[in-house]
Amino acid sequence: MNYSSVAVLGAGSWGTALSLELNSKGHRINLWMRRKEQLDEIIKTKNNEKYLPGVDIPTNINLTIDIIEAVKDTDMILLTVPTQKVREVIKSIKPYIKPQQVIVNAAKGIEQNSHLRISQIIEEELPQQPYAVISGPSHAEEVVRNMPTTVVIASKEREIAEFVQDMFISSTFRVYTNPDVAGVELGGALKNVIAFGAGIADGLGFGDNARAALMTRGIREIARLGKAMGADLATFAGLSGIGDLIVTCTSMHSRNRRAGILIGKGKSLEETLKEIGMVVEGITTTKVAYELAQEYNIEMPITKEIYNVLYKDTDPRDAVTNLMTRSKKHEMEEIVDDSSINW
Ligand SMILES: NC(=O)C1=CN([C@@H]2O[C@H](COP(=O)(O)OP(=O)(O)OC[C@H]3O[C@@H](n4cnc5c(N)ncnc54)[C@H](OP(=O)(O)O)[C@@H]3O)[C@@H](O)[C@H]2O)C=CC1
Ligand SMILES: O=C(CO)COP(=O)(O)O
Repeated sequence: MNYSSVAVLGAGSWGTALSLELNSKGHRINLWMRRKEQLDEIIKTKNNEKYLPGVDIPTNINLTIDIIEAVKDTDMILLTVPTQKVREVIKSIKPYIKPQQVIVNAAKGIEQNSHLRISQIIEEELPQQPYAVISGPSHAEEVVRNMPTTVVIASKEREIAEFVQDMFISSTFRVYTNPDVAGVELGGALKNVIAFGAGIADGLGFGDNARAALMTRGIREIARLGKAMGADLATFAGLSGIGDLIVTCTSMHSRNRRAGILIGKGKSLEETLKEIGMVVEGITTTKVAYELAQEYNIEMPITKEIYNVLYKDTDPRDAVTNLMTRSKKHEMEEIVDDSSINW
């Protein structure tokens, strides 16, 4: 195995967990954070108390607040800042990036105003730069405790995907590859909307039936939009699709689900965000997904109701009633609408 050097940009829970994962494989890690107080605290306590408490940060991970120093001469740049901050971070390092440095995105979202996926932001800012995305069911809290985890790396170029696969793969962190960048990025972003909804249902006191319904009908609307946006349908049955949807809708580690639970219990969005204290991507992605559904003329009833709760003050109970009392449907509308099928 060749050891490489990696700049991890963002020392939240995911950036910290992936730094530890790569460090355990012998790669040299520069972990960048923007705040000096956070740097001082980690140096002093050997812990990232705010984002990943109770986990020792190995002293051979190089911690820095100098982003240019962090990315200089590295083989791979791993983006672990929230989606809406990716462009600003990329702009700040753009003049210092060399053509061979591989950008790997680990954030799960879509840019708010442009509606661009992260690969498309990178393409705009750094055309021709080798790019991959890492996604799949993987909570930081379990990854750092070496609990078995599977993820997928998507890249247009097979050798880039395989390079990144080799960088990460270990006996507890199994990595697959996939050429469908759009499908992997969209699955990772859109599952957060449904997980937020599953949280709302839990917060309202509903049970496993409601959660299973949201997951099953949710993956269907994700796939419908994904297909219209050029993704491969099969990807939504994979780790970055149904796999990540399952983990996020069922885990108490999920920030999106936990935020939904608080909303379902009647807390305001402001109180909810304060209580979670970490990025809740699904809140922005709900708005983007709602707008994309209109743009592509795709029916996304669950997304629409979550949008109404978040942005139009709809009472979550009314949103549930709206979903349950829609006009009756076939389960597989696309199949039944096919006139070649006699049913
Ligand atoms: N946590 C997880 O288990 C997983 C998360 N992800 C994805 O990874 C991404 C990051 O999530 P996560 O680590 O959980 O988030 P956290 O809330 O734990 O951390 C966010 C990090 O981003 C930093 N940050 C925020 N704004 C800026 C900015 N303008 N410039 C630079 N840095 C900034 C924060 O720094 P500061 O403290 O200074 O604000 C913090 O270090 C999300 O897209 C999430 O969906 C994907 C898989 C698993
Ligand atoms: O994407 C994730 C797990 O795969 C993390 O989800 P949350 O942001 O909801 O915690």
